[in-house]
Amino acid sequence: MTTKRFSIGYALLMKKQKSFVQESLVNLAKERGIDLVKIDTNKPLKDQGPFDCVLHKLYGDEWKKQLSEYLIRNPNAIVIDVPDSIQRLHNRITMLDVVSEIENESGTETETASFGIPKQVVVYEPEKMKDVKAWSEELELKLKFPVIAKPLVADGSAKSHKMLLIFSSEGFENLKSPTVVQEFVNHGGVIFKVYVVGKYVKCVKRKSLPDITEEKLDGLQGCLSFSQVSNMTSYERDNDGKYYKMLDLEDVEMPPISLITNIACGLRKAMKLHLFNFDVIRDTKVGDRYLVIDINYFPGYAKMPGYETVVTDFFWDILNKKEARSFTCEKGLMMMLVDSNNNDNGRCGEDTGEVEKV
Ligand SMILES: Nc1ncnc2c1ncn2[C@@H]1O[C@H](COP(=O)(O)OP(=O)(O)OP(=O)(O)O)[C@@H](O)[C@H]1O
Ligand SMILES: O=P(O)(O)O[C@H]1[C@H](OP(=O)(O)O)[C@@H](OP(=O)(O)O)[C@@H](O)[C@@H](O)[C@@H]1OP(=O)(O)O
Ligand SMILES: [Mg+2]
Ligand SMILES: [Mg+2]
Repeated sequence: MTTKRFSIGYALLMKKQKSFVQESLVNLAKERGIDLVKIDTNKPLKDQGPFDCVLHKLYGDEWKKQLSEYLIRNPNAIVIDVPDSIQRLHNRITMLDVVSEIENESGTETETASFGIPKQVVVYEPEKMKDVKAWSEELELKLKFPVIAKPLVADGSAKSHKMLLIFSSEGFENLKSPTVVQEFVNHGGVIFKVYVVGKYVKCVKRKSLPDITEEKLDGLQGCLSFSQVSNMTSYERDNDGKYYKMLDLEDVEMPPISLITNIACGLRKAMKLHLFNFDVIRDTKVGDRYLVIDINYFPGYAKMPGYETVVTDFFWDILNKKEARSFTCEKGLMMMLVDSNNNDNGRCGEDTGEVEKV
């Protein structure tokens, strides 16, 4: 008797393809009866395959049209995930609105910890930018310095990751519109990155921007630009890396598992997405209050130790219809917490195998 083989077509930018579609993943999937096949984006999708499933991180109307056409011709195929669901993550306001939506649902918060998002305002109108003084005064009424200015659009371009840390109103002069201006929350220099792969949730620690005390702020003026700090770039260089060398992630306490699991499950259901991660910080002033600051579609999973197994299990569940495509929140969201300072040698600290009731 021959067992059925499945085929997953993937459409990814070269950078993503290199990091995600590693030989180890291709081989493991093959052993489980799943063939990973590259989609040629220079040819129409409808002429390729047939695929049982399409995995992608490409945007634009043309691609969206190709996916819908493919689904019409292949009604049993599965697209992970649908462009309309991914879309809300391309705007830093709609992205975090979903957190507020699930925050209001009963049962998402735990007895000891709460979650939310930082205070933020969006500046849409470029003409307002001309009168820096007027609107910076308006912003100052709503937010306290320091603040972070983030491009409203989060479409994966290098530009969309360029941030400004603003210490005083002079710093607003460097803003480009449209921008989200968000309060900087002191969080002990550590962010928690929570990777979601279907029902699977994994939380890791990463280094972040250092706290800015009131005294430090007094001596700071204007702004500082930075980009993708958790992957450590210019900020580390500008600061001689000393701060980060001193910070030992091992000593940092993880957030409560149940809170992280509840947020992950709530987001998964509300956004109707299978593949994403979100960044969480712990407000040092409050202690047990956690703030979601960023949600990313199809992030760098290869940085998770053992990602091949997690991803292959997910594919298998999807193809064998074990994964709830309807997003009814099942029991049994598996949680694995990892303590990892370094992505190269990050090990699973603790596979709790815990079955959380969600
Ligand atoms: N409100 C905030 N308070 C304190 N630090 C923040 C805040 N927002 C962002 N940061 C810091 O800035 C970094 C970049 O912000 P953010 O995650 O929103 O950008 P991004 O470019 O979308 O990141 P990614 O590479 O994860 O997609 C965060 O990892 C964190 O270190
Ligand atoms: O490339 P990396 O492995 O760093 O993955 C990053 C990923 O880039 P890629 O999709 O080009 O791979 C980013 O996607 P875009 O917002 O730019 O679309 C975003 O999801 C980051 O959060 C990921 O970093 P992580 O959150 O996992 O640390
Ligand atoms: Mg981020
Ligand atoms: Mg992001």
